[in-house]
Amino acid sequence: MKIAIPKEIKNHEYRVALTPSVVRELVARGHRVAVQASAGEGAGFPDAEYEAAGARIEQDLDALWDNAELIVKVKEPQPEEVKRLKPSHTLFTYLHLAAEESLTRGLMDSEATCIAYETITDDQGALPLLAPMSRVAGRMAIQAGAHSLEKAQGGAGILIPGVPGVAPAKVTVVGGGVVGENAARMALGLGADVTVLDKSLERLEALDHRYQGRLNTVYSTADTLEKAARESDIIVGAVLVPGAQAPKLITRKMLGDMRPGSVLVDVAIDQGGCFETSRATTHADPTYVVDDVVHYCVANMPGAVARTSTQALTNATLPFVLALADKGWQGALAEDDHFLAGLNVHAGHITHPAVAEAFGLDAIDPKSLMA
Ligand SMILES: NC(=O)C1=CN([C@@H]2O[C@H](COP(=O)(O)OP(=O)(O)OC[C@H]3O[C@@H](n4cnc5c(N)ncnc54)[C@H](O)[C@@H]3O)[C@@H](O)[C@H]2O)C=CC1
Ligand SMILES: CC(=O)C(=O)O
Ligand SMILES: [Mg+2]
Repeated sequence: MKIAIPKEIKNHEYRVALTPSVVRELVARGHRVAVQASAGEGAGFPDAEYEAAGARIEQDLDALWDNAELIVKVKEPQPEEVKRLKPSHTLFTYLHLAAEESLTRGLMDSEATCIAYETITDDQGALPLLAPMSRVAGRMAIQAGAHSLEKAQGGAGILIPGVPGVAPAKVTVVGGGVVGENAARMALGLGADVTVLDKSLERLEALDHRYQGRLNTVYSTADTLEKAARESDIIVGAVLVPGAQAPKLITRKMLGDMRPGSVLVDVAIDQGGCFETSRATTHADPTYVVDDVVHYCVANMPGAVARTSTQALTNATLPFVLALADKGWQGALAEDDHFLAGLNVHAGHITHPAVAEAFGLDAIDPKSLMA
């Protein structure tokens, strides 16, 4: 299989889709890997390491894309990348289509086969290729929140742990999955007063058991969300309905009840955001203020810690990349229903029901493509 690894072009995105170690595994199995010049530099992997692993370093972007059968990326394709896709391509990357109709339509028009990391499932009902980046983003959410609480950033001027004689900050995490648990763990480590809201009693029970009373677990309702808005210094948005747009849980009206200088960190922004006033920001300009509330809504948070994130991501993607390379998309997906759940677009059709629903379009059953 001819595999291409483009350099990521999203704002301040320094991750790369494959490390030299993964390239070595692919080359050992007879695959040909082309890596765009300097693609790994931001994550600390120079071209020479890819060459030593058996990759070809490609300077010419047209040649990189045109000659590829399988393209492995990190972030959703940007408009200039969408233009390069063609029906013979298999694209394997984060897509987050429910948040972006124009990208969805662009991928349909390209007629390429597009497999999303974030909708691949596992036997436990979890999302194994989203989880590594959710761990990173959850941990970063508290760093971002702590910084945003400083006066110079528009925050209320609160230090998360407080000091003896001064109470710590109240941190509320909405959604107690992978992002939520990692955010809660960091906030606890900093000495915050932490509450997790979720609609899943099973998740709340697991968190209660694991943290032995050190955090508060609260069932998520309009009432408990309103209370959280009134009382929190930081609210982290960490809900997910896989493949779908995030529900808007903190409304514009609730902002009026929040304390001036409090902070919303919307990690769920890559699925459209779970606060009504959220809009995607970049690492270059990560925050903005609405009604005296600081909003941090960066859609590629892990890109800022590219070395850690690239290693964590590729540890998880490796078996899937090997399967695609060895068997082709039809062979790999036909024998694994969890992998098949990653197929979002094929030959102009949407193949994921939640993505189709987000835009009122029809989905085809991906199983019908496996015959
Ligand atoms: N901004 C960024 O850079 C990154 C964003 N993410 C995003 O963070 C979000 C969360 O991801 P994970 O933690 O991995 O998902 P997850 O599936 O592990 O957890 C989501 C949690 O939300 C809960 N939930 C769903 N609907 C809810 C509702 N209406 N009220 C309360 N809780 C609700 C679920 O019960 C679940 O416990 C996703 O949108 C993901 O794409 C992940 C990594 C990086
Ligand atoms: C999950 C995601 O969007 C990211 O890691 O950037
Ligand atoms: Mg995104």
